[in-house]
Amino acid sequence: MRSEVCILGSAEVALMPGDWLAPRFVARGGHATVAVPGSKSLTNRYLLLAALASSPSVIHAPLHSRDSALMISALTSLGAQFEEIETGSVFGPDLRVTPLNRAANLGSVSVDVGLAGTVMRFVPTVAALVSGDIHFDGDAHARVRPMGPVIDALRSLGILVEDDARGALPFTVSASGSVAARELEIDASGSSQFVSALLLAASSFNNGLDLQHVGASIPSMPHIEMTVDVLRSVGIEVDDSQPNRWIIEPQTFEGFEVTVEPDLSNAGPFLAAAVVTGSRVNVPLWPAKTTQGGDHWKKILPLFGASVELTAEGLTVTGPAEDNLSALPEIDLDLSEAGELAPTVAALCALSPQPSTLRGIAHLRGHETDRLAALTTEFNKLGARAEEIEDGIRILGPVQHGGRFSTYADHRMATAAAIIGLAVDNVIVENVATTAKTLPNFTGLWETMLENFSSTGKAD
Ligand SMILES: O=C(O)C1=C[C@@H](OP(=O)(O)O)[C@@H](O)[C@H](O)C1
Ligand SMILES: C=C(OP(=O)(O)O)C(=O)O
Repeated sequence: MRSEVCILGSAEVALMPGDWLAPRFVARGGHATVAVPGSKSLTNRYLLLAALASSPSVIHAPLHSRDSALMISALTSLGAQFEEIETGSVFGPDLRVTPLNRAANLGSVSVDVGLAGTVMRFVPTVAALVSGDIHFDGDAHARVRPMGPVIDALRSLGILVEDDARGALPFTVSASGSVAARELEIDASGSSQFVSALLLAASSFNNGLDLQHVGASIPSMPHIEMTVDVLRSVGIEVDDSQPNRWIIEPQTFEGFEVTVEPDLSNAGPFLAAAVVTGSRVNVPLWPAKTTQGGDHWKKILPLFGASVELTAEGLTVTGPAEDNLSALPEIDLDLSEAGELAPTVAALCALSPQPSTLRGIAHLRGHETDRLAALTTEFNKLGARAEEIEDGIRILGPVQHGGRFSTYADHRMATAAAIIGLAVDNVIVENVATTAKTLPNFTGLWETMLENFSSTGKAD
């Protein structure tokens, strides 16, 4: 039952517009099936490649969210066409994509990247392949996300980029439809997306691309493997036989037909709910083999006492029968391969009385918000003892009470707060609508899952 006023300790706190009172769990040992919509990362890669193919494509079960809408709108501005094919799916229509015409002169075009890393990093390299002045800008939070390696790479490839020398949005790419240079060095230690951006467009460069990463290690490597895998799946040959080097010869590829896997990162909060509430959550259509970083849940959740089973029915996670978060061993986890999962893992850690350290995720400071600062601040507001470390976060003592959890325009901050709110009274999630970045109807899916726990489980 939702009310306009919420009691926090002895104080009454009004719910502000956009606030959501995270529901507490009321039953243990129940079960729920939670179908999650398509992967953001796969959807936006397929949309982009479909726009560059030599013939139309069909994308089944794409994600429909703010990030994918921004990708569609950006590629539409560059001349691609998207047509919806109704299928009756609750997650929205399939898409038929007619590729863009690189010969057209687009004149002056504005692209809104919102806060989508995949749009702000991937679309500028496509802009290098058309003729026109393409102006990129986004949300206030987007203007502080690192873009320098993409801007520098475009310049090294001979493309004119006008910016204000901050290595960030806004900037304008002025291109004439051809990219002649082939050899390129970039430092992708700040984001794997810098490499993916170049690889996705490289087959359309006049002389292809010989890309070498120089610098500290690249985070989120599975996302680069995803890019290579997706390129190969549409028929583009990629030589990745040497570490940190990728070679793509110039080549055309035909349109394709593909079905997008569910978003395994977005499955995370629901699986975490199984852990917190001692329930069973099944996510259907979990792929047997995937490049999604979210597949790491199979290894991560057992550290929190859950059992995990992958069958033809999907992935099933069963949380510990009793509240054994208090019996957990100390967690010390390197999340460099799947930093995207860190806010969800951190929320579980923030409920455990044992100390936890999440490391290998310094680059989270350049995500939707500075996630290390945001998580630390918000956990501590709820009475936890959390601190930033150089490459991560350490949580020394758990959350003690409810409060208003700020989300910093970050979908994963909102879902992290929902996990905490399962076990702690009166957690108010500010601007829960920010989840629409990758998971519209998050609150509906969450509440339905909890209703299913209640009707199948035992009152706690
Ligand atoms: O290529 C992609 O689709 C992504 C790559 C990763 O970025 P970083 O390498 O910046 O972590 C990931 O965190 C992001 O959510 C999606
Ligand atoms: C880092 C993320 O997103 P983006 O694609 O905007 O980088 C994320 O979804 O956790």
